[in-house]
Amino acid sequence: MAADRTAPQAPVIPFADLAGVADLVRAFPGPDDEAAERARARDAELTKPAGALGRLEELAVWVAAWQAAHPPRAARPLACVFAGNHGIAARGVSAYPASVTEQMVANFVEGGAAVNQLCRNVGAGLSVYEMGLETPTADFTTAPALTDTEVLRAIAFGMRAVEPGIDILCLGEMGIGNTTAAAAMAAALFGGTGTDWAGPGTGVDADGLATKAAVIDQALAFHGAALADPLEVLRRLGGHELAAIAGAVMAARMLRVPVLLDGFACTAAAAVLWKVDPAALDHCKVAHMSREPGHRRLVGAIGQRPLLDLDMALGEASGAVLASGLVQAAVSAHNGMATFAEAGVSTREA
Ligand SMILES: O=C(O)c1ccc[n+]([C@@H]2O[C@H](COP(=O)([O-])O)[C@@H](O)[C@H]2O)c1
Ligand SMILES: Cc1cc2nc[nH]c2cc1C
Repeated sequence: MAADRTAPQAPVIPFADLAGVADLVRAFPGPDDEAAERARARDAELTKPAGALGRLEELAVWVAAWQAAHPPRAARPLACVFAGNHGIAARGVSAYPASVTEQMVANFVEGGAAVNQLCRNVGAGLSVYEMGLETPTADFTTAPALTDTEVLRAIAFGMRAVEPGIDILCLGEMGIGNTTAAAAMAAALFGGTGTDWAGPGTGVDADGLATKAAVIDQALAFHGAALADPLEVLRRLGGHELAAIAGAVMAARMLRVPVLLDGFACTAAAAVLWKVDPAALDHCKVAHMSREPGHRRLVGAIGQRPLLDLDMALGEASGAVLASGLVQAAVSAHNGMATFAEAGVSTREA
C-alpha cells in the first residue's frame, strides 16, 4: 500500500503560546466510564474463563472507554508518519546521512518501506507528512532546535493530521538524528545524563555513541533551567516531527481516537505531554518495546507496559501498526464472541 504524501501547509495555530498548549492538555476530557462499564459487563458474559484473554480484554475496554462508544471499533486504523530533519545530524550522531529522511519519505510514498507492508496487513491507511525537510532544526547544543512559531506550527500541523472517522491512530516518525533528540528530551524530562539515555539508533559505533552522549550533555548544560518546562523541552531539544506527534496525540484525545505510540522518538514526544499532566496519555498505549535501550527506561518513567516486545528499532510507525492488529483482534473477540447464554455453555460453578 502506498502512502498519501502531504506537504506542510500553514495551519491556523489555535494557541497564542506554549502555555496555551499546556492549558489544553490539562483540560483534556477523561474516559467514558459508561462505555467502559458496558464493555466490562459484556466481557464477563463471553464464553471464556474470566480473564482468560488477558490484556486483550483490557484493550477492548480501553478502546470503548476512549472512543466513548460500545461496541468498540478497530476496523479503520490510520498510521501517520511525520518526517523531519535535525541540525544535530551534522555532528556524527547517526549511522546514516540526513538525506535518508527525504529518501525514505519517497519510499513510503512508493510503497516500498516496511510500514507500507505492515499497513497492508491490517488494512490501515498511511499518511506521510513532510515537515519542511529542507529546513532542519538548529543544532540544539548552541540554540533552541525550534523557534516559538515553528514549534506551535508543528503542533498545530500534527493536530490536523487526525482525520475524523478513524478508529485507531498509529503514530510514528522518520528523522535521521532523532534518537539523539529523543534521548536529550528524555534526560531533560526525567533526569540522567547523555550516557544514561543514548543508544545505537540506526547503528552508530562506539565513537558515535560517545559523541551522542556528549552532545546531549552539552545541550542539557546549554539550555539549563529552561528545561524545567516540558513544552520548552519539546521546543529546545525536539524537532518538527516530534512536535507534530505531540499535536496528533492532543487532537486524538479531543476527537476520541485511541492512539498507539511507536518507538523511542515517538514515545519521547508524547512523554512531554505526560510531564504536563500524567493523565494526558491515558488514551495512548506504547505499542512495542523498542530495542533502543533508552525506550525501556522511558516507558517505565511514564508508567506504560508496551503491548509487544519484538526487538524492533525501525520507527516509521512500524510497531504501532503491528500492534493495531492486536487491537483489532481484541475488538473482534469482544464484539463477535458468543455469550454463555447464547452458546448454551454452562457458567462457572458457584
Ligand atoms: O523506533 C525506534 O525506537 C527507533 C530506534 C532507532 C532508530 N529509529 C529510526 O531511525 C532514525 C533515527 O535514528 P538515528 O540513528 O538517525 O538517530 C529515525 O528515522 C527513527 O525512525 C527508530
Ligand atoms: C533506511 C532507514 C529506514 C528508516 N525508517 C525509519 N527510520 C529509518 C532509518 C533508516 C536509515
